[in-house]
Amino acid sequence: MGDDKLSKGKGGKADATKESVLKQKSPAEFFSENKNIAGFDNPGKSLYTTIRELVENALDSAESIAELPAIEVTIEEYTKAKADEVFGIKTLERKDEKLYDDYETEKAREKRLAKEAKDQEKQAKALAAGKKVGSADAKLGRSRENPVFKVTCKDNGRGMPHDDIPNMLGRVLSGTKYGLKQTRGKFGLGAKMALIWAKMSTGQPIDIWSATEGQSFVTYCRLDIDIHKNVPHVHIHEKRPNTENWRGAELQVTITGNWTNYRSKIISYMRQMAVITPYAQFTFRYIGPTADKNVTIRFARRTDVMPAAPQETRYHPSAVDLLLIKRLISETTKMQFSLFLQQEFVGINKNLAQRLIEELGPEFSPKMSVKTLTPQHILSLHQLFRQAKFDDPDGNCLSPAGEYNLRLGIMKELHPDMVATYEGSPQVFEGHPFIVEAGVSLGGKDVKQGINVFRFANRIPLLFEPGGDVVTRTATKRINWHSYKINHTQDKIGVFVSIVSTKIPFKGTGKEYIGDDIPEMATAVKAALQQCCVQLKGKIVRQQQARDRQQRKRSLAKYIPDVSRAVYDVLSIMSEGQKSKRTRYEEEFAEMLSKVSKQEITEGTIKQKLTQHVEQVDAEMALEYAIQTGMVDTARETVYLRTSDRNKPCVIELHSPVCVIQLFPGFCSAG
Ligand SMILES: Nc1ncnc2c1ncn2[C@@H]1O[C@H](COP(=O)(O)OP(=O)(O)OP(=O)(O)O)[C@@H](O)[C@H]1O
Repeated sequence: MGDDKLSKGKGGKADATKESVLKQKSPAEFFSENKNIAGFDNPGKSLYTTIRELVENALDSAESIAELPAIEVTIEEYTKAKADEVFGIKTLERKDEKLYDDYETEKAREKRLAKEAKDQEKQAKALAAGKKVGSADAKLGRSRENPVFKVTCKDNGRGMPHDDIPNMLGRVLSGTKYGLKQTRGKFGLGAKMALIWAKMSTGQPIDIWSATEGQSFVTYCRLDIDIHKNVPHVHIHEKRPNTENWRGAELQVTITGNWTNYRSKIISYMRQMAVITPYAQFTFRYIGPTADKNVTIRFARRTDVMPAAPQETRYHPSAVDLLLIKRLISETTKMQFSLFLQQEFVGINKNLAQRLIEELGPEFSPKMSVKTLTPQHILSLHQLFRQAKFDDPDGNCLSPAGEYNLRLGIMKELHPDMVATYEGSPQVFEGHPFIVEAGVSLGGKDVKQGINVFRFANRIPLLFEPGGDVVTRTATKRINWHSYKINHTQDKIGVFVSIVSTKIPFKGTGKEYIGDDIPEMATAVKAALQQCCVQLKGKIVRQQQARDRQQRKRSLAKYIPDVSRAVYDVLSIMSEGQKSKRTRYEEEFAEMLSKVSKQEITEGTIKQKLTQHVEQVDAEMALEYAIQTGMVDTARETVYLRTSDRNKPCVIELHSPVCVIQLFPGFCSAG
């Protein structure tokens, strides 16, 4: 009744002229209105996420062609005048000061200046007392206008085909990474979000240069996006001569941002990326409005050993839903039901396909066409997939960083006193394989006291939302550090966990953290960290024992001069007594005393003998301890074994931080 009343016009009749309130939104429109879910929460975070998305695309691209990545990131901060020049607008000359946000009355100005003078005085005092002080500049920037940045990312990857560029970078939810494969990118969104943010904040299009292998031209494309239609709006799309035979991609966006507040996050991101990808070379440049603010950091490549490229895999039967089965049926090239099952799903062979089809009942047969499956048939198949037991997928399609790379990355970026690493075996959640690798370090540079967590997912550093993340929670709540002789409040502990999978269960599209609600993942993370801690405990115990020995040796050695002097004095007195024949000694002792009187035995001789004895006792005790504990090789250095090529498992490389030894088939045939 009430609805009825509402839908009627003044005269009680339905208002036929009133338009429908129903509206549709394009994906581009949706994400522009909800950009926070893609990590574009505010200008500072948007600057960070833009860099992240471009760097991750660059890495994916180089790794997809097994090329050692070389990536250059440049952030140029424009002055207001430069930004206005680039945008082609006249810098406003203020006529009505009171109109502006930063206008202050004379009284407010005086108050501010007085406060600033007081703050400066305080800072000067603190500096004189040797205390660290923060910069006061940040507080003074009171304008709401954010600075403008030109962000450029250049890579040596595969490049993009000329004709695909507009759709790849100008249409939200389009990409080449939708298959079932471990990649950094997944949604077909990141680069477009950077473009949408550019469009929203500065109105500038994106510039792209790209060339694929052996291409005689470089594509130059300048485009933006029609938000309402979610289609690319191309300004320029042309071929230019590729005189340098270049291959790769360079993307450039102009956005507003906040370098001051996000500088440390951006640099941490680059640094952590260098930890997990030590086979990549990164050059990071920030060009400030004045030269004294410029920053250049080079993260050098430390190894040529790159993890094998991840392989595209098929769906696990227990991980598919009805929609996906329908999609696979419409896209398959195998028409026969039995062949369809074997081709589209992992772990179903001819025999298992036969058994499944029999189980489904007489309406199904191995040779029936999949295109004739009714919705009810598909529902039955889905139910059987849910109930039947299938072998877990193996992790062969995955590409973890590798224990060697992880260790190398930690050592090169943190220089810890001690490090232990571990690579877990493949595990499964919801039909998706995943591998957890972990490292735990003690000491090192730029590591604060307590637990410092470094998280990676599909080799992406995760810097935000640590609170709910499975790694942070495991490290801080589920590891009993004391039982491994580690003091989790005093020691500088680095906890590194890298998870790779065909499906990373990120919370949200911003790829910020992995939830703590997947028991399989939480268990695997804990087990990997415990393995590292066990290794560290062994090292800590050995180090402690070495320290104790050293201490014991030092305490004994400390008394040698006094003891030598005292013994020598006694012997001298006794030798005097022997001369006067007042006392008789046994022959051996008498001989020693006569050597003392002839100065053949001096205080120095005793000192030397005592020192030798302390050394010998120490060595004997060390050996005895080593035999007891079975650790004769205390100076042991871990050596890593890895096959250099998945397809040539007989070629083996032995990696240690100082050398790489390759064993070719002739060597390993005996094994
Ligand atoms: N530097 C690059 N080199 C080669 N191809 C690229 C590069 N950057 C982007 N692409 C192509 O453009 C597509 C879209 O990129 P975009 O960042 O929008 O999404 P994505 O990387 O696929 O997924 P996600 O949103 O999860 O990052 C990619 O799938 C890739 O094919």
